[in-house]
Amino acid sequence: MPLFFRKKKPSEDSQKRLEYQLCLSKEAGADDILDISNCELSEVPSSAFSICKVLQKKVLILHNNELRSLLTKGCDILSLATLKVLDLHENKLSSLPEDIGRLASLQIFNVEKNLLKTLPASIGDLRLLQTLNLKGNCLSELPSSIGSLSSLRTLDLSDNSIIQLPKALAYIRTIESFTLDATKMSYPPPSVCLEGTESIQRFLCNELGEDYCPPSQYLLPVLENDSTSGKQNSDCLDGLEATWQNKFSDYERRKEQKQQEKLAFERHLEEKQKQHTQLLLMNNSHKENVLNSVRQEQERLEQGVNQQQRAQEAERLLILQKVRQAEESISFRISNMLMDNNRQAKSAEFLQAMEEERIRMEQLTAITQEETNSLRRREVAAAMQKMLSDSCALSLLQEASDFRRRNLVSEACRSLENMDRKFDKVLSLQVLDKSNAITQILQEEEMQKAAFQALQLQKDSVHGYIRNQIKLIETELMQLTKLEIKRRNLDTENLQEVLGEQRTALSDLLQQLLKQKDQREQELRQVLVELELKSESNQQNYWMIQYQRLLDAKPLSLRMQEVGVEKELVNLLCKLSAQHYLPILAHNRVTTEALRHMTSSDLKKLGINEIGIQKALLNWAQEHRPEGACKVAQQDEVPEIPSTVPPPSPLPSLSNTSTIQMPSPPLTPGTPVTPSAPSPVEGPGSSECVVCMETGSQVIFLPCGHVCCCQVCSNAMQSCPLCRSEISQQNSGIMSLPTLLILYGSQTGTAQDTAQRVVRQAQRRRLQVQAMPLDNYNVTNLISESLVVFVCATTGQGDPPDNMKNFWRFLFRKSLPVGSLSRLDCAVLGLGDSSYPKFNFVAKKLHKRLQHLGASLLLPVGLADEQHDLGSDAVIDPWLKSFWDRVYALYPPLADVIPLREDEQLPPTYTFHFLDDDREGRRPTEDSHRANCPLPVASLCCQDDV
Ligand SMILES: Cc1cc2nc3c(=O)[nH]c(=O)nc-3n(C[C@H](O)[C@H](O)[C@H](O)COP(=O)(O)O)c2cc1C
Repeated sequence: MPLFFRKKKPSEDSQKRLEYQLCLSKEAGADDILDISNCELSEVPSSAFSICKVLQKKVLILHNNELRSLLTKGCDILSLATLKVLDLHENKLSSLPEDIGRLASLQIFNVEKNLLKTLPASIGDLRLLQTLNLKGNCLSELPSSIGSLSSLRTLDLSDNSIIQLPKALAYIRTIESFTLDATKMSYPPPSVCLEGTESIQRFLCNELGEDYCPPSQYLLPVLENDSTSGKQNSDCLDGLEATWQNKFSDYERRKEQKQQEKLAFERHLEEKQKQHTQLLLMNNSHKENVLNSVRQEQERLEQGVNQQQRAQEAERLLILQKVRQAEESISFRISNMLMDNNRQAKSAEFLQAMEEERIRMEQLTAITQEETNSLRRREVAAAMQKMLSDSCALSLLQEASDFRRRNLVSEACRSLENMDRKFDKVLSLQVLDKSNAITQILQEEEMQKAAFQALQLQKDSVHGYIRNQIKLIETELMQLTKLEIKRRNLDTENLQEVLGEQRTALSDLLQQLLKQKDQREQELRQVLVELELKSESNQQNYWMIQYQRLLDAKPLSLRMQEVGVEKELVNLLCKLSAQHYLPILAHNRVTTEALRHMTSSDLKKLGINEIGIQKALLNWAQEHRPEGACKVAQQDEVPEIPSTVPPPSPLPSLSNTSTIQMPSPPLTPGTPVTPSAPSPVEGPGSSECVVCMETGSQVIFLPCGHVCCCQVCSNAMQSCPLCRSEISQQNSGIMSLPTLLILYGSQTGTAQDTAQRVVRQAQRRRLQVQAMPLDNYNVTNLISESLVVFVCATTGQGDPPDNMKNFWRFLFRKSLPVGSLSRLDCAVLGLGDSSYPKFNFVAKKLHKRLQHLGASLLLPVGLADEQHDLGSDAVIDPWLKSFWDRVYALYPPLADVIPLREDEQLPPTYTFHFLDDDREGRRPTEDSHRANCPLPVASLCCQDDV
C-alpha cells in the first residue's frame, strides 16, 4: 500500500447507504449479516468492527469497495472472530493481515479480484475454511501452510501468476474443486492440471509418496457447531449441509428483502426530490408572475406618466394660447383706447359744437340758464376727467413701451459693438497670419530663387569653363611671380623678361576672362529676370520648379562620364533597379577594379546608402576578378568619349606668349588643363606676402599679374610692390581664405560659449569669422555661404532652443529644394546630456537635414555630453581638432597663415566701462563698444583655448 494516498470522499449515495446498513445491522432482530458493500469505502469503518464484535455477526460483506487493507487502525482482527463468511471481492487489497488465521470460525473467504501478491502463513490456521476464492489476484506462489486447510473444498487460483503448486496441497484431502490456469502451470505439468482436481491431487500425493484417497472419504468438520467441538460426524453431515443451505438461502432472501427496502427508500427519495423540483418550479413560476406583474405595473405607470406629460403639454399649449389671446386682447384694448382717444378728441370737437349750440340756445332761451349751465359744466368736467385719466393711462403705457424699446436698442447696440470688436480681432489675427504666411512664402521663394541662381551658376558650362580657366591662369601667375622673385635674386635678366612677358600675357588673358565671367553672370542674371517675368504671378514654388528642371537636366560632361562607365556595371545597376546611382559612379569614375578595393563605408561616403546595393556591388566586383580588372584599368586611363563631343581646348602654350589667343569657350568644360609653367615645389598661395612676410600671397594684382600680397596687406596697396605698376583690379576670389560663419542655438548659454570658443580659434588663425544665434541670421543667405559651423544645444524633451526655433521651422519645410545647400561646407556640434532620452536630438537631426539638402558635412556630428566624467569638453576638444584638420585640408593656403602668437591678445568679447565719480548712481554698462567709450576700459576676455 502506498504510504500516502488520498482518501477519496465517498459519494453522498454511498454514505447514505453505509449509514443505512450500519443502522439496519444494529436494529433489534437484525440477522447476523453486516452488508456494507458498494459503499466506496477506502477502509473498514471502526463501527463495523464493534458491530461484528458486539452483535456476533457471522457474515461480513465488503465487496465492491476501495479497501486497501482489511484492518483499520486501532481495530483488532479478533473483533471479527465470529465471522463465518467474509466477502472481500473487488477491492484493492494488496495483502491480508498476518494474523488472518485468528478468524477461527471462517468457512467462506472470498478475496476475488484484489491485488494480493502473497498470502500470510497463518492462513493455514483457518481449519474450518471450506471455500477459498483467490481468483484474479497477483499471487505468484502459495505458502506451504495452505496444506493445513483441512476442511477446504473449493479453491480457486485462476487469473494469478502461479505456475507452481506447493506439494503440501496433497494433504488437503477434502478438496473437491480446484480451479487454476492449467496451461500456464509448470508444476504439476499442464497435462496433469488439465485433467482436473483428482489428477492434480494424485500427482501431488505421488510426489510425496502418499496414497491418494478421494475427498468423499473424508468428513468435514461440523460447520454449524462451535469450532471447539470439532467433532466429525458422518451421520449428521448431510443435515448440516442442508442447514447451511437453508441459512444461506435465508441470507439471500433477507438480502433480497433489504434490496427491496433499499429500492423503496430510493423511490421515496426520488419522490421527495420530484416534489422538491416541483416546488422549485412553482416558486420560479411564481417569481416570474410577480416579475411580470411588476413589469406590467411599471409599464402602466410609464404610460400614466406619459399621459400626464402629454396632458401637461396640452395644458401648457392651452395656457400659451390664452396668454397669446390675452396679449392680443390687450393690444386690441390698446387700439380701442387709441380709438377712444380719437373719439374723445372728436367728442371734444363735438362738445365745442355743443357749447356753441348751447350759447346759441342760451341766447335763444334764457330759461333755466344757470341750471343748464351747471349741469353742462358738470357733464363737461366728468367727460374731461375721464378723458384725462384715459390719456394718462395711455401715456404711461407709451412710456413703458418706449423704455422697453430703448432697452432693446441699447442691448442690440452693445452686442453689435461686441461683435464688431470680435470681428476686428479676428480680422487683425487673420491679417497677422496672412502677413506671416506671406513673409514665409517670400522667404521661401527667395531661398528657392537663390538656390536656382547658385545652381544656374554652378551648372552653366560656359561659366564653369571660365572659372577653370581663371583658376589655371591664377595658378600660372602665382607660379610665375614666385619664379620671378627667385630669378630676380639670380639676376638673370633675359629670363626675367620672358617671365614678364608671360605674366603680362597671362594677366591680359585673366582680365579678359574676368570680363567674360562678369558678362556671363550678367547674361545669366538677365535670363533669371526673363524667367521671373515669365513666371505667372500666382504660380507657387516657381523657383523650386525651375531648380528641379535644372537639376533634371544632366550636364553633358556628366552624360559623357556616364558613357565611360563599364557596360557590365551599368547592367548590374539596372538589374538592381539602382540606375539613379549611375551619375555617382560616373562622376567618381568608379570602375570594377576600384570597387574591388572599396568597402561599404566608401560607397556610403560616395552617396550609395542602400546596404543591399552596396553589398551587391562589392560582391559583383569580387566575382569579376582578373580579366575585367585589366580592361577597367585601361578604360580608366582613357575614358571613351563620343566623337560628337569636342575635346577640351588646351590652354595655349605659355612659351609662345606673343601669339596667345583667348580660347573660345567650349560647349563643355573640359578636364582641367595642366599649368604650363614649371611645376612649383609649393602649392598655390605658398609664397609669403612680400609686405608682411607672414601670411601667404593670396591676391592677384591686375594688370601686372603679380601674386605677392596677402589679403590684408593688399587692401592698402595702390601699386604692385614688385613692379610698381598701378593696380587697376585685385582678384582674390579663388585663392582667398573662407569666411567662417558660426551659427548657434543656445538656451542657457553653453552653446553660445562654445561658439565663442570657435570664434577665438578662428581669429587666432586670422580667419574672417562671425557668430550669431540662428534666428538672427537671414537663412536665405545660407545658400551662398561657404563654411559654417552649427553649434546647437538640445532642450526640453529633444526640442531646439528658443533662439533657433524659427530657423528650425524653416529648415524642415518640405518645399526646400533637395540639394539647395550643395555649395555649403559645414559641420554640426551638438551639446546635450545623455541622461535625457533624446540625447543631442537637435544636432543629430540638423546634421541629417543638412546632408539631405546637399550640404557637404566635413566631419561626423559632435555629440558633447554633460554626463561625461570630463564634461562636454571631452568631446568638443577632439571634435574641434578634427574640424580644423578638415578645414586646412580644404583650404591649403590656410596652412601658410602664421597664427597669432600665444601672447597676442584677441579682441575682447566683453568690455566693461567704469564711469566717472561725477556720474554716480549709474551702473557700469556691459558690452558697450570700446570705440564709443573714452573712459578707461577693463576688458574681460575669455581665456584663449586654441
Ligand atoms: C530643461 C532642460 C532640458 C534638456 N533636455 C535635453 C534633451 O532632451 N536632450 C539632451 O541631449 N540634452 C538636454 N538637456 C541638456 C542640455 O542640452 C545641455 O545642458 C546643454 O549643454 C545646454 O546648452 P545651452 O546652455 O546652450 O542651452 C537639457 C537641459 C535642460 C536644462
